[in-house]
Amino acid sequence: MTVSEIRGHHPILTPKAMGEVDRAAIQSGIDGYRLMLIAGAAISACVLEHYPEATGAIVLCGPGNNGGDGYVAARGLAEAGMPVRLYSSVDPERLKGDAATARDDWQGPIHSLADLDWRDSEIVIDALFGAGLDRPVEGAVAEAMMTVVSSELPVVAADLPSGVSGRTGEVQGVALSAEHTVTFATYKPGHFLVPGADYCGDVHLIDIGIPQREIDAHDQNLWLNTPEIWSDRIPEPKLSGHKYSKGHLGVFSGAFSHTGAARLAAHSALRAGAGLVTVLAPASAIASNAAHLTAIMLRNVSSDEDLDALLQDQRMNGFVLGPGFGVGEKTCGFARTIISTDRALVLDADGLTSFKDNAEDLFSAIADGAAPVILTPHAGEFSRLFPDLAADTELSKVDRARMAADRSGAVVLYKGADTVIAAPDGRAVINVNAPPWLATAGSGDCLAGIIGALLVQHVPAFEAAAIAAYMHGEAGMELGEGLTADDLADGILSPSVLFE
Ligand SMILES: NC(=O)C1=CN([C@@H]2O[C@H](COP(=O)(O)OP(=O)(O)OC[C@H]3O[C@@H](n4cnc5c(N)ncnc54)[C@H](OP(=O)(O)O)[C@@H]3O)[C@@H](O)[C@H]2O)[C@H](O)CC1
Ligand SMILES: [K+]
Repeated sequence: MTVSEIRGHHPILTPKAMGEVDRAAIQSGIDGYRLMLIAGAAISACVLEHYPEATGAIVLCGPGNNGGDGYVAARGLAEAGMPVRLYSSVDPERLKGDAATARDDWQGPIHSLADLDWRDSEIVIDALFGAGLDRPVEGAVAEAMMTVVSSELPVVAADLPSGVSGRTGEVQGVALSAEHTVTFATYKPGHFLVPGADYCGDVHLIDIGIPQREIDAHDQNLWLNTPEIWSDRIPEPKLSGHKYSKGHLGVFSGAFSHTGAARLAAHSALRAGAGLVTVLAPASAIASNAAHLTAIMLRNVSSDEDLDALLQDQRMNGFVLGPGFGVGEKTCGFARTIISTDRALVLDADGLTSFKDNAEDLFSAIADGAAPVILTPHAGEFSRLFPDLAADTELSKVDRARMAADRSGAVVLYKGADTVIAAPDGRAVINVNAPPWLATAGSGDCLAGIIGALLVQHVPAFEAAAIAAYMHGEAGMELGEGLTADDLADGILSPSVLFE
């Protein structure tokens, strides 16, 4: 199963938290070696299922329990009749606990990794490092891993591809690139955060018998962005509903030659179920917008006074500000005014960059108001608003998004192939259904519009961002490679249709 097909409620635990869960499970009476036997059996089963024709395997075992999984997997493959050659990166006598037991139960020879010979093998089982990786891989082990990389043999990884940090998804020195990764009990951030996600191939989550209560007790408020997280917040169409009950979104347009982004957002918002959408354009952009809009309304908002007048109409209950709007003090002023009136605001693109030198102003406006605010930065915009968080190499993308949400008081949707959405209260999700071809000009404008549409339908900010990211990804998958943002805006399905 590819990650985009994952359903269900999935907590994501850091390797450290997973270790605590393991220890708690074992303390509660569960046999640790039994967990390892199930883990190892799942790895050998994965190999046999996906490479049934393979005539020989090499198994690379490291110094810890990840290596222990490798010994068990080697035994499973040998018992299934596959010739196996096993290599250890350390003196096998150094193994302890369950890993030592697994080593003792392996009947075949143990070769030194320094003698690695991959000829006449067709598959590599990577059990060098998993959750315990805590520093860059160097020296002889790194060299052996480079040999495996250059062999181009398919790799099945135990828990994580060796060299990929389970906490951050960063490569520590060098990493193996797996076609399949078999992981246990819960997913780890490194399975979904780039670049780690690209090294994992298909990720298979295996229940090895750790009680759910232990996983729940260590829940870190981080989940995979699946419909199960927010399905009860999807706006339901009501028979008695009218267009205003589905909200009225205002989308600010840039000047004469910068109007397309706002229309993409507006169009997406209407598709995503907003009752009414109005493009709010400066005088210079009225004609160019009017030439392209039909179901979407248009209003001249050029000045602060125009905005004040507009805000008298309480029915316009949410705004998208930023796409194509231009960077500058006018943008900051509009954002502050909207936030002070407690209307929902999606601050995107130029709306974010405008606060580059006065991010604290934005954060204090948000703190002073009650407006639901969603910031939607890509990496460049993120580093303009939160330069210290962006520069801190110890932090994962999840950490950064969470700290940004805490600091700003806004829900932060930190874009990328691994979009992370974080709320000021600490909740976070990683979105995984976005295909690579969704990274196309105007795609972010569409996403901003979808979020706006959900906000004006009174979906709470965190769920609005999470649902929107998911809808955006689904539309991208549905439309396929080569889509343009125009196709995307046309292809958005309202959530009640998408999730019926
Ligand atoms: N999730 C579960 O329920 C189960 C998981 N299992 C498997 O166990 C591993 C985690 O095992 P652990 O022993 O904690 O860690 P590793 O095997 O990943 O690492 C072992 C040691 O390797 C050393 N290390 C770390 N980084 C490097 C490096 N860059 N170069 C060389 N050595 C490194 C470090 O030891 P030191 O003493 O040298 O610091 C690590 O402690 C998990 O991933 C699963 O595969 C269980 O089998 C079943 C239950
Ligand atoms: K591994």
